[in-house]
Amino acid sequence: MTILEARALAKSFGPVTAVHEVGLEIGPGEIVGLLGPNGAGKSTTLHMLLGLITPDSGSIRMFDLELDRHRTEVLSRINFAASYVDLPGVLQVREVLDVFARLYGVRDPRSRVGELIELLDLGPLRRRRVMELSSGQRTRVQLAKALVNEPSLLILDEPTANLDPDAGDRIRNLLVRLSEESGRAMLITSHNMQEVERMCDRIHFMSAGRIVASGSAAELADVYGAESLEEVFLKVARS
Ligand SMILES: Nc1ncnc2c1ncn2[C@@H]1O[C@H](COP(=O)(O)OP(=O)(O)OP(=O)(O)O)[C@@H](O)[C@H]1O
Repeated sequence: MTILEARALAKSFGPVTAVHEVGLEIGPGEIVGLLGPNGAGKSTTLHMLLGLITPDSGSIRMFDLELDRHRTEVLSRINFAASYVDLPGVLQVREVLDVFARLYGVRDPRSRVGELIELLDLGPLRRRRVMELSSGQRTRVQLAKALVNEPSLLILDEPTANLDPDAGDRIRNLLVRLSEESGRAMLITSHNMQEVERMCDRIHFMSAGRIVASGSAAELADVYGAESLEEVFLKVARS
């Protein structure tokens, strides 16, 4: 079964073509990276896959179902984390996770919340209100929320952007472990090239709304005659 198959996605905002003819495929357990300079169209692509905005044209299938015809079923099997999505600030961490567990119809919300608190090292923060957390702490709550329904596809917009090097490393290891152990597929955007090299099986580079290069980190370095993904990025972005 293909987890995600998007074909010829396009989206414009007035005169701005944010995404043009973008196609993506993700299989079970794959971690795919979407890279590109600011304004390249990465978040717009993710938001179309999440059903938050409607593409002008193109098609999106997940789990062999068309998103626009099977929205509820598809969305119940995916989840999303991004630092720009607000969580209810007046609630405690454990309450936020409990609310989302119930929204997703998790069978035993209490034990799932306990698992997530342990998985994301949130024990000491569990009774703190979200509005009182640092941005890095909030990022870990976002990730816990994104795992609440044990999604088959996890969509992460810059998942470690606010984390210190130690917390970032722990989260990267956790995400790789989740994909290896449970076959969870992931689509991530990141401006951290080392992170992408470490985590992603395949990478798509976007520039001005289009995918301009695809492959593994090693394949892209080879094609562009570069020593690292960072060098590939600079070559692609400046070409
Ligand atoms: N709601 C919107 N209304 C108008 N223009 C938008 C809107 N959302 C995005 N855009 C434009 O679409 C283009 C792509 O933006 P997008 O947020 O997808 O880029 P991105 O690759 O995620 O960038 P970044 O790395 O800075 O997060 C940009 O030119 C942006 O200004």
